[in-house]
Amino acid sequence: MKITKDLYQSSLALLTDFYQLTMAYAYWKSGKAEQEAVFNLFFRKNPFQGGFTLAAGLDYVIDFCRNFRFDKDDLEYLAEMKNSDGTPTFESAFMEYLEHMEFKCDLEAVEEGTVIFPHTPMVKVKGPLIQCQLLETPLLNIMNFQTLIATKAARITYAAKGDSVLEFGLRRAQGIDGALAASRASYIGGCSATSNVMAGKLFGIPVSGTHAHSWIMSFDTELEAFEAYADAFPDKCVFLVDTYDTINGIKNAIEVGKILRAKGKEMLGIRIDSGDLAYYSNIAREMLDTAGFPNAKIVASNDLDEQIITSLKIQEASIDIWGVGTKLVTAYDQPALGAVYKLSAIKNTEGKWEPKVKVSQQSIKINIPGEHNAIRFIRNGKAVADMIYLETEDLSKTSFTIIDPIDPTKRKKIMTKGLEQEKLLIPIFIAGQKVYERPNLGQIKENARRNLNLFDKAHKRLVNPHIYPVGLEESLYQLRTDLVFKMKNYDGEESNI
Ligand SMILES: Nc1ncnc2c1ncn2[C@@H]1O[C@H](COP(=O)(O)OP(=O)(O)OP(=O)(O)O)[C@@H](O)[C@H]1O
Ligand SMILES: O=P(O)(O)OC[C@H]1O[C@H](OP(=O)(O)OP(=O)(O)O)[C@H](O)[C@@H]1O
Ligand SMILES: O=C(O)c1cccnc1
Repeated sequence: MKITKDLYQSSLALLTDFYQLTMAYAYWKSGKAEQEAVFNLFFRKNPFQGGFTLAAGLDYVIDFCRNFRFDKDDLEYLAEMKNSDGTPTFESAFMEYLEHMEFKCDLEAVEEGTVIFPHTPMVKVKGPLIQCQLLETPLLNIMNFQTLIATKAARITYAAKGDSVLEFGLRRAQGIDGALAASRASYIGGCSATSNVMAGKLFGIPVSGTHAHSWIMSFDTELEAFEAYADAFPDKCVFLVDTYDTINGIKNAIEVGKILRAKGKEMLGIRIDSGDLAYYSNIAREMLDTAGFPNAKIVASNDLDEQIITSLKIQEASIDIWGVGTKLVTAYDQPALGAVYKLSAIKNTEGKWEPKVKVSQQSIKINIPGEHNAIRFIRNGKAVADMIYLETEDLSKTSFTIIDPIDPTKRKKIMTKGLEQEKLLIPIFIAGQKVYERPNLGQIKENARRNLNLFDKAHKRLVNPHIYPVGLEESLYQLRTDLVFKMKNYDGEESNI
């Protein structure tokens, strides 16, 4: 993909938090750099108080990993760093180590467009500790943002109930890279086009749009402006009708629509960008129908989001196409996803894997130890539960018990007979070599559509969704519990009270 190619062609290894580099140095200094480890990237809560999350960003992750290296100028910059006593922060032998470092991790991930839930890894990295560590910040940066926006787009398009949603966010997005990534993720999540021309060029997203109030204001009258636009784009006329007086604007649009029709052309529709969108769209529909334009579409815009679209649907507004910008590309009501990246296993000096857990007062923050994967059980085309399990687990068993990672009283028994199984994490890199064939953006969008269709409406509703069951397979649950007790030195007796 071109943008990521251009952006990632030069190494982005310094696009990280400084502490990753100081840890990398200390791993190297203490002889741990090449020790094998497993890290998992996951989030703890669905965004927007919703019931699901839509994964996006893997394509950027792939480019990042393929170009993961320290270039000469990166190393020169690091070599200049000094401790407070004037000595170099990183010794030159470490610089040489970084210079020759090649990405050699195994990386598994859920495909873009996969519906995913809290606690399930979206990306798993296995390889030299130093490399796994250095990937933390950039992987989180990429996955957190694109997953958030793809999820927002899925919610907005869900509210639009099959109507087209156009992404209009470029002018309000978080910078240039944020805008491009947001256009890409919005398309994956269900938008049908973007106003962002560069996103169209770089990613192949359909580009579309109408015109602004400035076009109307640059003429003496609105009618003149519509006529001139119709001259320039006889096949693409969507007239913005609310610059001065919306009802009069609709009348002018109809008048120019008739002129176009006399020339054998059809106006596509009108756009309303202010006022009561239910009231004006219904009046517009009636006026257009009465004037003989039943096929003219009504586009609405103005600070829309999934809640306002839902409300306008309930009000039976006559809106066919929704233009959504600011609230989509900035994920206005929840501007970060909050995925984390945690060490879950490390190979000790005897070559034995040791599961690792971070103990927390809040049980939601206790990570899942060991090398694990997740599987989705599907019955008659509907997903019924996801199970997170240890890689050593025998998946041919006929029944499993899954236990809620936060509340162990919530358990479900899964009888596998007649259920389809979909493995969620699939190999992307093996020993640094890419083994995954990247789908194109259209295929990713289709994967998102198929994935969203796997889930019952109850999990997709925007408010108070029904919680989809995701659980730890029993032996993984037991491993986690034992490890937490071990790390807390808990021997079954209450003490220290
Ligand atoms: N019928 C409706 N039901 C619910 N929300 C609506 C309805 N009509 C418009 N809205 C929303 O209400 C908000 C109106 O905001 P605001 O008052 O700033 O706009 P406006 O004054 O109509 O237009 P502008 O300030 O852009 O000229 C927007 O978010 C819009 O999408
Ligand atoms: O509202 P959004 O979802 O971000 O959609 C994009 C907005 O951008 C344009 O106007 P702009 O905001 O530039 O000016 P306006 O607010 O004065 O209409 C357009 O007319 C939409 O209102
Ligand atoms: O094409 C449009 O109508 C458009 C594009 C960007 C922002 N607002 C509207």
